Amino acid sequence: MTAEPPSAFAYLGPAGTYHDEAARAFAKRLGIDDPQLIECPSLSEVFDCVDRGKCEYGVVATENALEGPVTATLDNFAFRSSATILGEHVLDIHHCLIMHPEATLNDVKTVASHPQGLAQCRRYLNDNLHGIPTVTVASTADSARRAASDKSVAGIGNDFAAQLYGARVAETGIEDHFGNQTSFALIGRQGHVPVLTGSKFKTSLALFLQADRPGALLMILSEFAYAGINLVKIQSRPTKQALGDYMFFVDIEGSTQDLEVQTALNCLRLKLREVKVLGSYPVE
Ligand SMILES: O=C(O)C(=O)C[C@]1(C(=O)O)C=C[C@@H](O)C=C1
Repeated sequence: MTAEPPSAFAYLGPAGTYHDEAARAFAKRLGIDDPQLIECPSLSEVFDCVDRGKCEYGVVATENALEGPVTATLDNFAFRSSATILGEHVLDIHHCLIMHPEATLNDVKTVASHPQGLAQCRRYLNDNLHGIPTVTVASTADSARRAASDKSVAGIGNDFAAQLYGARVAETGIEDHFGNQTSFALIGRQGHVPVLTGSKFKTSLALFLQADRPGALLMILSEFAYAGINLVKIQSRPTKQALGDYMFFVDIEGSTQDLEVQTALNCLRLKLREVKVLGSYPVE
């Protein structure tokens, strides 16, 4: 087997997903004209490709404006992967209803898409395809591919995927809110050198408590407040150890190169079970 070229990008495939679009946008920002894109069937496999050095970069969705955090990505960062975040990119997400070229709405017996695609079009489906069962598939592009070969399946994805697989766009802009956006992280293997520059930086952290006790969250927030650091995001996720046991994802302004960030992190390391730095990267 030949090794992948070092600048390859692993992404949730097949071609035509929003991850594909985000990977191309990152490649452009890195000045890579003809990027090598490696399709993966799941987000965990994108992380594996990067952690095992099969690809230099990976692209993973982190959060959607309508549905919130992409939990598969957060769990990989917290519990499986040692990858580092090198950058972020926000995409506008405008979904289409995708059908077989000869199908009409009467032919449709199931609507397939990625769980996020289905969730982001809930209202449209309720109003226009009420009672038609939905099935989840690995990605929106996968749903376009299925729709292209089966009159009874409608997919939800972008117009590029519809075109790529020879399907028809039956309706555009079917997402429940026009401001629908998803943010993506560019990841590299632990210790990867920074690849994007900018004037303002952000640092993402995964914080694990020693024990659940009164004031634990207040203590974390206080360390950032004492150091004069602005928080941009805080999210909790179950530790998967016991019901009601949580860890926290925190995004702060600044970089690990900044003295005040180093001070806050050193103080937190004394009080927490683990402070996992997921990466410092320029704000888009
Ligand atoms: O299925 C795709 O096209 C994807 O890239 C996945 C994904 C996601 O993980 O949220 C990406 C962006 C949109 O929010 C919908 C789906």
